[in-house]
Amino acid sequence: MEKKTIRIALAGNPNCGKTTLFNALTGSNQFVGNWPGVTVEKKEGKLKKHEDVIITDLPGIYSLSPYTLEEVVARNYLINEHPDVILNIVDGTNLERNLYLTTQLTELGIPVVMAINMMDIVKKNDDKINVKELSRELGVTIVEISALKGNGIMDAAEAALQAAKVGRTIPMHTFSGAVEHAIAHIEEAVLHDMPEDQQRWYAIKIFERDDKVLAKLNLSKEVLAHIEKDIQAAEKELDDDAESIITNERYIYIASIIKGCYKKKTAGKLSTSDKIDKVVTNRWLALPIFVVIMFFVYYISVSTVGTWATDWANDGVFGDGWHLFSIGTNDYDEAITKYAEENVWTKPFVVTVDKAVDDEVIGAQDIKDAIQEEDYGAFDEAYGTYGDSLAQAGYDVSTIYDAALGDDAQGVPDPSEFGIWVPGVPVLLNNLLDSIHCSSWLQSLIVDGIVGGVGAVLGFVPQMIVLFLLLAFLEACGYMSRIAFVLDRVFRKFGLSGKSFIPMLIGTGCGVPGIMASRTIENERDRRMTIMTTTFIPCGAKVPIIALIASALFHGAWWVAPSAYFIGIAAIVISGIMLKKTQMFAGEPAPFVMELPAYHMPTVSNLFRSMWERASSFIKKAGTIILLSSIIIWAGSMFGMIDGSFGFSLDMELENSVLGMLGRAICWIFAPLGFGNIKATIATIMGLVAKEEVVGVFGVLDFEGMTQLAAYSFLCFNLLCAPCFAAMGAIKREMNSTKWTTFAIAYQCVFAYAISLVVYQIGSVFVGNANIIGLICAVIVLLFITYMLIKPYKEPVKLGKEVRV
Ligand SMILES: Nc1nc2c(ncn2[C@@H]2O[C@H](COP(=O)(O)OP(=O)(O)OP(=O)(O)O)[C@@H](O)[C@H]2O)c(=O)[nH]1
Ligand SMILES: [Mg+2]
Repeated sequence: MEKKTIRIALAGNPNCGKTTLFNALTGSNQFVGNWPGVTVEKKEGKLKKHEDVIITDLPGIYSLSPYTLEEVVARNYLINEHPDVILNIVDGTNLERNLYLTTQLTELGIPVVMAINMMDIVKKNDDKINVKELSRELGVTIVEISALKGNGIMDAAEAALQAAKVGRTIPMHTFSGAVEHAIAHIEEAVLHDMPEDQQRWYAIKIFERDDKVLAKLNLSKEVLAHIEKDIQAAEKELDDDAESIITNERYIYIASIIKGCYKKKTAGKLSTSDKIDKVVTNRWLALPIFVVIMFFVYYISVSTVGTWATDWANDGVFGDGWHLFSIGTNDYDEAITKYAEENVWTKPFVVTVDKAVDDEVIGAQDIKDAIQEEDYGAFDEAYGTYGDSLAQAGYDVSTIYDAALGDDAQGVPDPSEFGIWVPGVPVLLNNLLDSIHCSSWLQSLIVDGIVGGVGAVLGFVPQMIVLFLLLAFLEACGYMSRIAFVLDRVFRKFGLSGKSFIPMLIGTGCGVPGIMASRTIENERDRRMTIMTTTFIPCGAKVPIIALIASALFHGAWWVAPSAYFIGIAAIVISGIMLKKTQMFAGEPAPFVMELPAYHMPTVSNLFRSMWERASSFIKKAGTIILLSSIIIWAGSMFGMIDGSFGFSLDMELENSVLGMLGRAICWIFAPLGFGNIKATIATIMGLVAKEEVVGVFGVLDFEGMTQLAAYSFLCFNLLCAPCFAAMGAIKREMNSTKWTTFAIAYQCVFAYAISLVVYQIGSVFVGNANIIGLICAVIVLLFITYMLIKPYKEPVKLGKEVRV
């Protein structure tokens, strides 16, 4: 006979450590964050070393009366799927509030075992819990654990297994006489067919007039009227409404048992968390502190540490190669600078550059600066970006450059002759393919198409790892939940609640889980608005676009990366205010209730797990969808028209290729935004498949010299327009309506177009080449947005309501 599987459900308040315990017991990698509402879907896993034990991680709930979607998920699982045992995780530092749910769980007719978590903190605070007494009072087995440290977790699982086999939990709490009387009547009148141990919970819910339970039982009018008489009798006797009676009696009961078994040492004193909160959630300081912190997060990951690592990945691993431990780098730098001084930076060359600087040719100053500082690296980069445009403007810089550094140049110092040189992947592959006499088209497909495209995307992994680690730290220590609270004050002003911040925060990794996280928002309008605006925040895949533009066109200017983040926030704010004034979204946002968890130092393994969860999906995509589309792009740029007939050529001009023709056919759309060229058009379209593709396209099709303004407009458009297919799919799922999905995506595209238009056309005025028609359009758009921002609300919106638990 097959062994029966045992199902253990993990239930408890939000943020009490269910997922941490789940991960520890099953070896899974589910997301853990220090704020309530991290888990929004139930997750299953097998208990380690027990093939026949399935553990289900549920979203956190405060009670069995659900208000939000994810609370419904948890309750429905417990009631409809009837697990064999409930392992009730209780936050030991917050016993009183957590026991409220416990009293309800014990009424379900399912064996309950309680695990008091966070014992490490309880012990540190020197608080005392009398487990024996509590266990006797509640009638459940209790195990003390620390899910984070891994203490006692196996004991908890074993206790649950034991209870599943033999245990029965009998609710110890009785309500006052009048209520019990009504409950008994209800059980008799409508529930006698039900298994006896489930009757009590249903009876209490009917007494509370829970509409979901009433709908499910589908009672006849007469029966309902009969029950209603009993309920009203109790209400009259106790002078309160049924639901409040139940809630109050539960709290009184909990208070009475807790008095005897819980001694809090720190009661009344300000904890360290409270002290920190006095500063970081301070009315005036909170937002500036947040801005500074976010600025550093993006600055460190995109501009400093991250750039260094990404340069290494792009130029080293996926480029020519690199010096192991930088051995030989200095010698090479000296040699190449000396070589450049003697052969490149000669008088005629410098004079030409100076002339271009005087004539204010874009990029000339960068080249001049690099020469003056004798910085070959900066020179190489600046020349690579602007060399062509200088030449096109009639400044002959290329003759000398090509003679000294071109393909046929002799005597150029070779980095591989210094120190310990590790050749890059493309170099190694080329050598390998040459040695086996691979045909040239296949070699081009492998090296330029696949390695070029996938490598361009993978090259940004180091940067992303730094970013995700920093964000994981802010999340895990508890700071991010403060931000939700702080931003609630701001978000409320334009019709979103602080709860919308959590989806946006998760969206910094990937928009798909971000959009899904909007389920914690109970109000339908707020939820739709959040879904529509969440993807404005740069997700992980957009970081490479930002980094590429920042480094290739702005020479790693410090402000580009943080500005992308703030553009995202501004887009959310502006959209919120504008949409709120339409009929569709009018009305006040739901009050924000969120608990602020205590700060704590995250474990290194948790940080890495959270970082890895986000980074790995990025890498996986590189291996699948990016690989496929790199091949398509490569083919699209190699097939095309040669001398009037269709064919394949490794020297195909982009203009004549299939891709080029496609880009040309639609690039007019983007002309008013300043990037109506073929490459940028193709990149933008491919970005709808996956945002990584934008960089992938430039990886395969090298960067075309764009002006800084056009590049910034390109960046804005790609940050704000419709997300990738995967995220659009998530929008469709969460909106659950084609009409709303279409509206959301159309809104995003139109908004992106409008902002880029304003950036480019108004920016052009400052650069001194304004286009009159474009400018007029941009001004109209700007006026419209301003009008929408200052126009009064349709109905008075009460602002500034704050709720804090
Ligand atoms: N000090 C300490 N922290 C813990 C312990 N268990 C969990 N945590 C932390 O508590 C926070 C919440 O943990 P989660 O496992 O995400 O909580 P959850 O119950 O799944 O939360 P929701 O999914 O929102 O319902 C995280 O920051 C954990 O690192 C513990 O035993 N001790
Ligand atoms: Mg969880």
